[in-house]
Order: sequence, then C-alpha cells, then structure tokens
Amino acid sequence: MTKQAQPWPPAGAEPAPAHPKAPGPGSELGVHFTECFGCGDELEGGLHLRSTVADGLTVRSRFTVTKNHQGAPGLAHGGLLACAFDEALGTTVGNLLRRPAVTGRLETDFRRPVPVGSTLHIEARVDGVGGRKIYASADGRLDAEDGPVAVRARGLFVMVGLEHFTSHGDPDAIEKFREQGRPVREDWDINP
Ligand SMILES: CCCCCCCCCCCCCCCC(=O)SCCNC(=O)CCNC(=O)[C@H](O)C(C)(C)COP(=O)(O)OP(=O)(O)OC[C@H]1O[C@@H](n2cnc3c(N)ncnc32)[C@H](O)[C@@H]1OP(=O)(O)O
Repeated sequence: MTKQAQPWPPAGAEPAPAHPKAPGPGSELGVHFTECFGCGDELEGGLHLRSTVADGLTVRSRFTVTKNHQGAPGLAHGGLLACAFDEALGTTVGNLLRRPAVTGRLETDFRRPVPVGSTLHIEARVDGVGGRKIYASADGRLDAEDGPVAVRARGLFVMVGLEHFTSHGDPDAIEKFREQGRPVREDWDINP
C-alpha cells in the first residue's frame, strides 16, 4: 500500500495570529496545574516539562527522560513521548491563542530511540485554524535545540467552552486549579 502525504495544515485552514494578550518571546510559561502529568511539579514521576515562548507562534519545551519514563530498558516509552508532545502542543495552543482547547487527534513519528538521561528539546508551532479546529506540529530533538530529530508530532486541537472541564472534570481538582490562581475565566476567549 502506498503512503499518501496529506497536506498540513489541511486546505481551508487559515494562519492563526497570536492572541493580543499572549505571552511574548522569552516568557517562561510555568506550570498550568501542579497535578498535570506533563508539567506539574507535584508528581515525582511526571515529565516536568518546561516551556518558553520563542517567537511568533512557536514555543520551545524540554524535559529530561528518567527511569520513570522507560519502556524498553534504558529507553523512553513511546507513549510517554507522545504525552510530552501532547503537553508541548497543548501549551503552545493554549498560551498563544488563549482559547481553551483539547486534543482531538495526535500523530507521532518516532525516528530515533530516546535514552534515559537524555533531554528532549521540543519546538512546537501553531500551523493554522479552521473553525474550532487548531492545527499544531512539533519536532523533538535529542540533547540540544539543533540536535538530531528523534520524534515529530502533529496535533488537531478542538476549541471547547469551559463547561468541557467543569462538567467532565473532578470538582475537587478544578477547585484546586482555581486556588492555584490559574486563569479559569479571565483572559480566556471562551465560547468559540
Ligand atoms: C478550566 C480551564 C483550563 C485551561 C487550561 C489551559 C492550559 C493550557 C495548557 C494545556 C496543556 C494540556 C495538554 C494536554 C491536552 C490534552 O491532553 S486534552 C485531553 C485529551 N483530549 C480529550 O480528552 C478530548 C476528548 N474528546 C472530546 O471531548 C470531543 O471529541 C471533542 C474533541 C471536544 C470534539 O467534540 P465536539 O465538541 O462534539 O466537536 P465535534 O463536532 O465532534 O468536532 C469538532 C470538529 O473537529 C473535528 N474532529 C474532532 N475530533 C477529530 C479527530 N479525532 N480527527 C479529526 N477531526 C476531528 C470534527 O470532525 C469537527 O470538524 P468540523 O465538522 O467542524 O469540520
């Protein structure tokens, strides 16, 4: 069977300018929720991914692979790497467009093994928007921002209203999220 390349972003998607209140180049994005497996600092085995706005619609993230992230002995588990890209892409979309959105589809290409002890540098960008759909992609490089590409990913995010979180999420966790002073309503463009 021949593999046919699909255009990315798909026809009809339009460029997505950063939100006027989006953090500027050089901004550290911090932890969006302390219990998040991707970026939270309360989970010892989490990824502890850290992100910085680069320029335009690009965010650079990095995380160091530990023994907690293994699949094969000494190598990162592919699902964990997909998680890192979900977080990096979600952070890019959420912070730069400032619209609540969730991952609808995530594709990953694993090009090289990622050993325990290595740091993955992920550069993610928003590629376009079509209606409620946001297209984003990322490259993950080994041990340096210009290191060899180990993983590539593309994500389709779908804009949602805040009720997506309040009606499906755990009320105690949402309350904790509010107490941590994270933006729940303010500064977000809701109701796409
Ligand atoms: C309280 C505030 C918090 C803010 C905090 C911000 C923090 C900022 C950092 C975040 C960092 C986190 C990073 C982790 C991000 C996650 O991991 S999110 C968790 C994983 N994702 C989920 O749980 C989503 C589960 N899925 C769903 O809830 C629903 O299926 C969705 C995605 C909301 C879509 O449902 P829907 O609203 O009914 O919309 P639907 O009409 O089905 O789809 C809308 C469009 O998207 C298309 N679509 C949907 N799914 C797909 C798909 N899989 N493939 C292709 N097309 C699709 C549809 O075809 C449709 O296209 P059009 O017809 O408009 O052309």
